[in-house]
Amino acid sequence: NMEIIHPRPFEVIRDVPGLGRHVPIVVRLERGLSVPHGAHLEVAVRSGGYSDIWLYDVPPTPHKSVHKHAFCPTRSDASECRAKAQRPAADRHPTQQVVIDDSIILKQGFHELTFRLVTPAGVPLTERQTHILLTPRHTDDEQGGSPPLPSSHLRSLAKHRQWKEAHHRSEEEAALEDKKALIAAQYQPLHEQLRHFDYERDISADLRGALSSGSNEAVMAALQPVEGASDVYYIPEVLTPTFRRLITEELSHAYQQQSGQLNFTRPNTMNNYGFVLEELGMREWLDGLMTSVVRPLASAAFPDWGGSSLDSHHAFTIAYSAKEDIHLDKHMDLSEVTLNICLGDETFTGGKVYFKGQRDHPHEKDEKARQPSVAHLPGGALLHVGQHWHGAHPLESGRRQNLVFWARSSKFRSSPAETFLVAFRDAHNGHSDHDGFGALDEGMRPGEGDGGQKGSKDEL
Ligand SMILES: O=C(O)CCC(=O)C(=O)O
Ligand SMILES: [Fe+2]
Repeated sequence: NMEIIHPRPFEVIRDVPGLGRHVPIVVRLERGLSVPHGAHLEVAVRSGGYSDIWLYDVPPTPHKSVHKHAFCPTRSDASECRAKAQRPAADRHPTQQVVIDDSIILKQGFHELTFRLVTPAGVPLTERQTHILLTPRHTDDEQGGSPPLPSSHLRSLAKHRQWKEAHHRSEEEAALEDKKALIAAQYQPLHEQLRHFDYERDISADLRGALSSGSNEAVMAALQPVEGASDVYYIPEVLTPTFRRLITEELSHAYQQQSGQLNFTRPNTMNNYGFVLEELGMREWLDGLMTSVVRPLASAAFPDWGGSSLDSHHAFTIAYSAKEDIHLDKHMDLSEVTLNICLGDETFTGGKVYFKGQRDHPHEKDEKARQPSVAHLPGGALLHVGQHWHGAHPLESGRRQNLVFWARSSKFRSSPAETFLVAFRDAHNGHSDHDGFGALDEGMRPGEGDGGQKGSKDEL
């Protein structure tokens, strides 16, 4: 009962400098659909990490007068909108076709659009979903570098990718799960009680207080925005001193076992020192941290990055010292949201965490952008989007140990926009079998950059 037509499918109609692309979209309502007075059309656009909703007033007599009639964006200038609505009677035609052409501004890329016709009382009458891919029309001589892939190619890549995810990923994950379980079964912990998450023992009273209210405002009040770094928060204390003492003792114990026959997995592809916490028997503890702390924080701070649907994790410790890793190169995490907690069993200097641009960020997505570095104090934590370029400056003295929690959302990952972006990146990199989650900026090509190692961490 609602049909969505792209007048010139998959093509950029008009560029709005600095903002993105301006695309007319035609919506045709089925004949006989009875639209109550005061109904409105809701258009939700989802793309990568961002989403937006536009509301359009539906004209009072949609059955008679909506041929090429611009729906009025409720946010825009009403007089201009009314002027558009006044069409001579001769021009009216009962096709119920609506052109939305004046406020949907889309970025280049893959978008999911949901159209809902809603009654004045908020009851949805009908709903349709569609996908739109915007590719630039210009070719390499205008932009430099390789020309964009044809959209048909990209769409089939995205489909292929979706299929592959469904059939392949689960096997890899199962193998990884098996290995973690095998090592966990052999590992003899020092502190048995660390297997179980104990909210009072492990989480600082201040943070528990903020979380217990259940309101987003109270949760956000516990997060200190890092000035100058978009979407990065510092939390002065997440883990209690008691828990930090227990875990650092456990980690020393695990290091002793490492020289023995236990073949621990390294924390990720970039850090060489530390442990995958599930291998130390802490699966249940990690699930507790996810449910009670990470998901509530992320749903308040990063709803656009799947914060409220986080459903799996990869959690590990890392260690920096003269004998271990010294610094960490610029990277993005294999996560939607990362909570990085400093354990700090020894004093240290140096080793600040720095940030650069964030994928899809409207203002600051440049991977070379300079954002402030953060001195991570023992007990303190950084909460950030996984797809935000970051790294750690060299440690100058002492030893620094952190507990890093990469939280993922399968819902977010399997969304059309994400699936497309991964396929797009693979296509540009000339391979398709890497499951990492690198930068997907249109300007990024392999070999570019500031000389530092770049890429994505990938524990597989
Ligand atoms: O050294 C740090 O605190 C950064 C760690 C990090 O970015 C990671 O492990 O993903
Ligand atoms: Fe990281």
